[in-house]
Amino acid sequence: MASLAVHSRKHKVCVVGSGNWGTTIAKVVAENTQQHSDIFEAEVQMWVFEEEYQIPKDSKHYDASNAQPQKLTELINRLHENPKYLPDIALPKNVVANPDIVNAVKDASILVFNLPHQFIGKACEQLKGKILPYARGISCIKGLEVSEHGCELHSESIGEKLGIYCGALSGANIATEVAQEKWSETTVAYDPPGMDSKHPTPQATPGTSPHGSHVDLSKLQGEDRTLNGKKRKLQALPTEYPPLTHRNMKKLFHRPYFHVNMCSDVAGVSLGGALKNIVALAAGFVDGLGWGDNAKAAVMRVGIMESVKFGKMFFGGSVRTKTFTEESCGVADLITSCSGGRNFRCAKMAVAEGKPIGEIEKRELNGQQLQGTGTAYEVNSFLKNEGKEQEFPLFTAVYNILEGKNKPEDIPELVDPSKQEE
Ligand SMILES: NC(=O)C1=CN([C@@H]2O[C@H](COP(=O)(O)OP(=O)(O)OC[C@H]3O[C@@H](n4cnc5c(N)ncnc54)[C@H](O)[C@@H]3O)[C@@H](O)[C@H]2O)C=CC1
Ligand SMILES: O=C(CO)COP(=O)(O)O
Repeated sequence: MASLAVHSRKHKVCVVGSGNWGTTIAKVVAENTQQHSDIFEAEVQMWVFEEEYQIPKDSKHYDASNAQPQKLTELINRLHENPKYLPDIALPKNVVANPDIVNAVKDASILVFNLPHQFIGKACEQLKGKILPYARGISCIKGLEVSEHGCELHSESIGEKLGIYCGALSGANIATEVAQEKWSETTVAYDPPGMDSKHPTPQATPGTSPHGSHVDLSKLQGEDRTLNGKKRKLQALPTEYPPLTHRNMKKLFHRPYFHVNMCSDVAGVSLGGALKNIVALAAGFVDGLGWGDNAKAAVMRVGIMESVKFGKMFFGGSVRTKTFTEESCGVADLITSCSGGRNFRCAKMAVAEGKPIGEIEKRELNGQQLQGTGTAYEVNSFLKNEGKEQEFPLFTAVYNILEGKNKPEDIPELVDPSKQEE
């Protein structure tokens, strides 16, 4: 029997981050909070790392009132556009840019983390103890956190730092294309305690599940969750809120132009997005040499194999090969990223022009941040520590090329298995 429960509270959503992808996801989410007003409050807060921005003279927004640099948050809220990181895309009026991170997350029961991975640690420090203790998170960040404790997914490290459950969204999603409402697919992994993957019920109204059977609430509240061998307590979502089932989570992200597939493999979804950024650099290197599509395909083939191997070796049983091969967050993201992604484009220009990739990044991206270079260094430091560099020859080659120890021309030799055996 279907649940007829009426919930006295709605989910309030905050997007933590406002770059190219952060602003795009705020647009997607804000369209959905308006559409699904039975589940979500319409207003979507978007935390903006405040900066001054000068509207360019050739912009349609340029006039006497903005001839001087202005606060980016004020521009976003007045123009309903993010002129620096997502120009020429109209944002729904229910997206509210907020420079105060603590104020932005106030009363938010859903936190969507979407900022370059190098800034998430500081954001979590600012948020610790300031969020609803039962809030749920979704990380859209493509990167990994490597420290003396090892290699962690951002979904895990955010969850640990803030004491909440955090899932992941990742897919073949060049932000500007999604913002322009060109069709794409994505994968959302969400698997909090109490979730039954066949009948996703991460939270329930007292006594009964949406499927009519009895639910033991004590099992859902304060349940231990093991992540990378660690256990912690999680608070159940109060029953005043609509349950965050896969169906309701999908309603937050799915649009006619942005098709969501829900799954439970948080590690696989997070790793696909993080590691493909290293592979996209390699694809850019060989393309920059003018080697053509076959070389790029070879790099992608090796890259997906190393990504799956990395997942299986370091994240064990929780990673499913299928996630890499069948979901948008796997091979599909690799393909799109190695065709038109920023890591690919900047790496290609760096090789073609013989310049450091950091210089190209500054020149080309107007403040947007490459994730592949940082991830290549982080993954290498982790692999070195584990004594496993040789088992990941492409990841290692990318690091060595960035360090100037190898040249892009060396890639075929470096990834040739017969050379490895010699
Ligand atoms: N842009 C894209 O096409 C896609 C990006 N992603 C992933 O989404 C995540 C976020 O990327 P984008 O939104 O594209 O960011 P971005 O590359 O546009 O970076 C700019 C953002 O960084 C912020 N920022 C700069 N300095 C900061 C600081 N010190 N502290 C905090 N924030 C600071 C800026 O305010 C701005 O919001 C990344 O992990 C990326 O890999 C995922 C899918 C697509
Ligand atoms: O993740 C992306 C597409 O899915 C975008 O990749 P880049 O950060 O290389 O642009």
